[in-house]
Amino acid sequence: MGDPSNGSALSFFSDKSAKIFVAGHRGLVGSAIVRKLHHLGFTNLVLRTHLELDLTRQNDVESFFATEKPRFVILAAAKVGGIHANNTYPADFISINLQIQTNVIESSYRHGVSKLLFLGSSCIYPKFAPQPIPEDALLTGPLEPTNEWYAVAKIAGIKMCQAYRIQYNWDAISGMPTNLYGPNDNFHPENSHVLPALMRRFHEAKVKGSKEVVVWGTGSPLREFLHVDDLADAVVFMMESYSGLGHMNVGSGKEVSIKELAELVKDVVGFEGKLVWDKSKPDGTPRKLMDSSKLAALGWTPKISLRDGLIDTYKWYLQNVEQ
Ligand SMILES: NC(=O)C1=CN([C@@H]2O[C@H](COP(=O)(O)OP(=O)(O)OC[C@H]3O[C@@H](n4cnc5c(N)ncnc54)[C@H](OP(=O)(O)O)[C@@H]3O)[C@@H](O)[C@H]2O)C=CC1
Ligand SMILES: C[C@H]1O[C@H](OP(=O)(O)OP(=O)(O)OC[C@H]2O[C@@H](n3cnc4c(=O)[nH]c(N)nc43)[C@H](O)[C@@H]2O)[C@@H](O)[C@@H](O)C1=O
Repeated sequence: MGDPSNGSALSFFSDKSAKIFVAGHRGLVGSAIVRKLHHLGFTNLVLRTHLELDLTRQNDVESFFATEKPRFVILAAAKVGGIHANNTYPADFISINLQIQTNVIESSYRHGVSKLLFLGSSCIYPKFAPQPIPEDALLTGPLEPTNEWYAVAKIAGIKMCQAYRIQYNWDAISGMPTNLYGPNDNFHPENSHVLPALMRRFHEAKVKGSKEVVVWGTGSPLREFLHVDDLADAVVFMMESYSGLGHMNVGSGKEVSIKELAELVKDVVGFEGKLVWDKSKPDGTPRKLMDSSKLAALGWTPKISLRDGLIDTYKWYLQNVEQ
């Protein structure tokens, strides 16, 4: 059983050879966390691809933890996608996420992990939450229908971490990132999030010499974007400096409309045609700017501007994705 007393007292940074399991290390978030940990000098990361260890399989997860016995766990494995994927595959989003997080949290506790960080998402909040959204807006109103299945799973993850802290005094914390982007994002034309979807579409249109690019919805929704390297910085900051019951918002504090975002991506990519809005596609939540003042009060702030982050991501796209 996990020793409930050794979690919050232990410094994450004090032993760079401590064994850390980063679940989902090939994804957008997991790969940024691995880069950050390597940069900080951590030497003992345990990593498994989806094929090597399917986290929805309870027995396999149990055996993995029994054998590896990591000291820290960062849970960045999940079924993830943009508005279309969430809306089209609700069963996958609720069931895969509930299974992954339940298996990893339970096995981490049972096999003596000192501290676990669970990652949720800003979609856990009610569709019409007050803006900027404070952590205590959770469960105060109905969710946005396009991603309620994913949101319910993520809310269950927060509650599971809280329940284990209350019942066992075990150090499980939760971070709620805003919309993320950066290297290793998913650039799928339909199933990805808006930023990589538009980067790819503008790039392909530029290469083909197309006159216009279709963008979904009305362009009026507001979103807050954070570069994934800033998120990775926040994750290691929380591993070291936060051990509390409440989940923690992680945002940039800056919002843009989808129209402004589209113009910015268009500019960075260098597409010179026009935008056509497909209003048959859903807008989703009208606005979701998070209040990240709790994390700021502990001493963490983001560093990468949206324009710089887009330039960096487009360079990565050209080197790694473009055929
Ligand atoms: N992207 C975003 O804008 C945001 C993401 N988040 C959260 O951050 C976390 C990571 O998201 P992100 O990096 O974007 O997602 P990605 O889709 O980029 O990566 C997900 C990772 O999870 C792994 N994975 C998925 N299913 C399984 C499984 N059954 N068993 C083992 N591994 C699995 C994948 O492994 P493999 O590569 O081997 O297939 C992949 O490495 C999630 O919890 C998400 O909710 C929160 C807010 C915004
Ligand atoms: C992080 C968060 O991400 C998801 O929520 P979302 O913020 O609505 O995500 P999105 O990036 O897919 O869309 C943002 C906005 O952008 C518009 N939009 C325009 N054109 C494209 C486009 O081409 N693709 C996409 N995906 N959206 C487009 C789109 O219509 C919407 O108005 C959650 O399901 C859930 O995964 C979650 O937690």
